[in-house]
Amino acid sequence: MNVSSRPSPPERPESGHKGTFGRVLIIGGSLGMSGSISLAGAAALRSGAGLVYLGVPRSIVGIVAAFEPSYITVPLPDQESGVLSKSALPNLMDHAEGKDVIALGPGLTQSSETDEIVTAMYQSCSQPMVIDADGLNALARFPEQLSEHNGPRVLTPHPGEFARLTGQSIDSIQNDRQDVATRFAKEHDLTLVLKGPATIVTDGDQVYVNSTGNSGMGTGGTGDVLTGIVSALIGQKMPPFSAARFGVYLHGLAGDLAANELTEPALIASDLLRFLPAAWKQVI
Ligand SMILES: NC(=O)C1=CN([C@@H]2O[C@H](COP(=O)(O)OP(=O)(O)OC[C@H]3O[C@@H](n4cnc5c(N)ncnc54)[C@H](O)[C@@H]3O)[C@@H](O)[C@H]2O)[C@@H](O)CC1
Ligand SMILES: Nc1ncnc2c1ncn2[C@@H]1O[C@H](COP(=O)(O)OP(=O)(O)O)[C@@H](O)[C@H]1O
Ligand SMILES: [Mg+2]
Repeated sequence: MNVSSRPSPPERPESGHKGTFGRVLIIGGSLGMSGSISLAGAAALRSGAGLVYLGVPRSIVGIVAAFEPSYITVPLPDQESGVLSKSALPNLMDHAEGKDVIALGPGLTQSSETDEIVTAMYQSCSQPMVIDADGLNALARFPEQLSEHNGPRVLTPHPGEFARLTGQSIDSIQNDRQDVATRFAKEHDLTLVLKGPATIVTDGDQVYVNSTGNSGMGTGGTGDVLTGIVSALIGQKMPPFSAARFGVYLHGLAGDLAANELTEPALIASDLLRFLPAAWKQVI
């Protein structure tokens, strides 16, 4: 079923507080990729989250914390390379308790140890999870486990990541985006956000094709911003499909407002954070 109406924002009760607007845990980052998780965290804060916790390798916690004082940072054991160590897993499972949503993947990097973390959390966490970037790359190595999850899952691949997940070529995906996306979501019982111009959001039954966004957004870090937005919306109790749909709309709208002011070539990912408030103003 194609859904074409303009997506709606989450409710924001007057009596709400930081404990009710969602505890969001985002896990990722590595030495050299502290920006991705910092962008995701700031986007979650600018999308209404009550509390944003960033689980990052200990070696980058200072850099990430300095990006935005409103984060709660969770330093985790890392490998010598500055990539999360598998010994972080018990700690992560403890931190996941009591969170309303968990996002996993921006800047995580690919290693056998992060694969273990991703697959274990994907399979066992009962909370909704948003999986992006290297979280997707880890899942792509164990495609037979994609349906083995214990809670709602939103996957946000760009066509390159979706090619790894499905084993198909980027061209064959791009030629048949809507059908491939819908079949994948249905088969694995999850919400899929297939990014790019005219991002597709589907839960296997409903399909939404996004109308906002522009090629100025083809710049590193804009997808990390989307991860933060969608996570914050799920934390505010939106069902996964509605959160993903409204999130991609809002993200593209922030991109359009930014490009209008700054031009498409000059747009960078952190501009989306600055234009999110103006995008919110248009939808609430
Ligand atoms: N500041 C930072 O710390 C940043 C870190 N990043 C991290 O860098 C890691 C690698 O992610 P990347 O996405 O760069 O690398 P990938 O190798 O996953 O993806 C890049 C490739 O995917 C394909 N692709 C992407 N979008 C496409 C589209 N719309 N149409 C057709 N093909 C498309 C292209 O072949 C492209 O070269 C991730 O952990 C990510 O989170 C990036 O998010 C960029 C910013
Ligand atoms: N030409 C375009 N038109 C509209 N949106 C785009 C375009 N190019 C990229 N985007 C959007 O920018 C984001 C890029 O995400 P991603 O590739 O994961 O970036 P990164 O990993 O660098 O953060 C996606 O939301 C995608 O839909
Ligand atoms: Mg990305």
